[in-house]
Amino acid sequence: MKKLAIIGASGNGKVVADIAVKNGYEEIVFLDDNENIYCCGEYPVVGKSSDAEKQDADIIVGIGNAGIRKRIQETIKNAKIATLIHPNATVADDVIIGEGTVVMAGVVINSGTSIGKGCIINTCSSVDHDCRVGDFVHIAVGSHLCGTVTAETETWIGAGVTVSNNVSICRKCIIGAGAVVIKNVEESGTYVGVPARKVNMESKAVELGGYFSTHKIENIIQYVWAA
Ligand SMILES: CC(=O)SCCNC(=O)CCNC(=O)[C@H](O)C(C)(C)COP(=O)(O)OP(=O)(O)OC[C@H]1O[C@@H](n2cnc3c(N)ncnc32)[C@H](O)[C@@H]1OP(=O)(O)O
Repeated sequence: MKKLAIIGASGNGKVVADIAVKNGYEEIVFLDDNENIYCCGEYPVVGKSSDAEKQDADIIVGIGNAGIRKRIQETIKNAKIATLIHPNATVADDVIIGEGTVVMAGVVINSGTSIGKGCIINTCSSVDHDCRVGDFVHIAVGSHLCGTVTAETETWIGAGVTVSNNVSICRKCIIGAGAVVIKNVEESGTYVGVPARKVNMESKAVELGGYFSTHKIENIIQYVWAA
């Protein structure tokens, strides 16, 4: 029986479970470090993230936060890590997709593109020709990367973002929902608006993929990305 253990009993994990079923997984369990969570949707939580290697199952990290996803995925042997592509995603034949990446429903990934490991290519986003998406990047719902875009490791492209063709975004950036990125982003940080500009969110609360809240965004980014 094809079994998958998903780390992270969350909304994102629930979506990952649905895609796993559509990829032929017959048994699904969750692992989560919060002892008060017993199930995710219809599936049981059977242990903690540290129990991953003990599972007689393929494993995928379904946690939205890039830093945590990276830290956990890197403790797991590559041979056990699943890669999931929703059957209603359109992916060109020559696209390279790294282990632990999830491609969700309605996504289009065009020819010549490479997607790193541990990425989330979220619902109805598109990554056009010759793009390079680094490891642990999240392309959120409804975002569009035009041709020959680079998004470096651990960057989070928010919902409904457009990145113009030939633009590069450096590592560990947050591009706020609805932004339009028209020139290279060469310094890590938070960028919002049309056109996207760097903003200082230091005194503001932020939710990174819905998992963290703090009044010091830079502190939590450093904590998560250093972890
Ligand atoms: C399936 C899924 O759900 S996938 C998840 C998809 N989720 C997303 O894409 C969410 C993306 N997150 C955002 O865009 C957030 O607003 C962030 C990360 C850019 C900033 O979050 P916070 O630090 O909490 O910012 P906060 O809400 O305090 O706003 C700070 C200021 O920036 C402005 N601001 C925040 N986000 C944006 C944005 N996307 N575009 C323009 N301005 C923005 C606010 O209006 C506010 O301005 P003010 O100080 O003049 O009042």
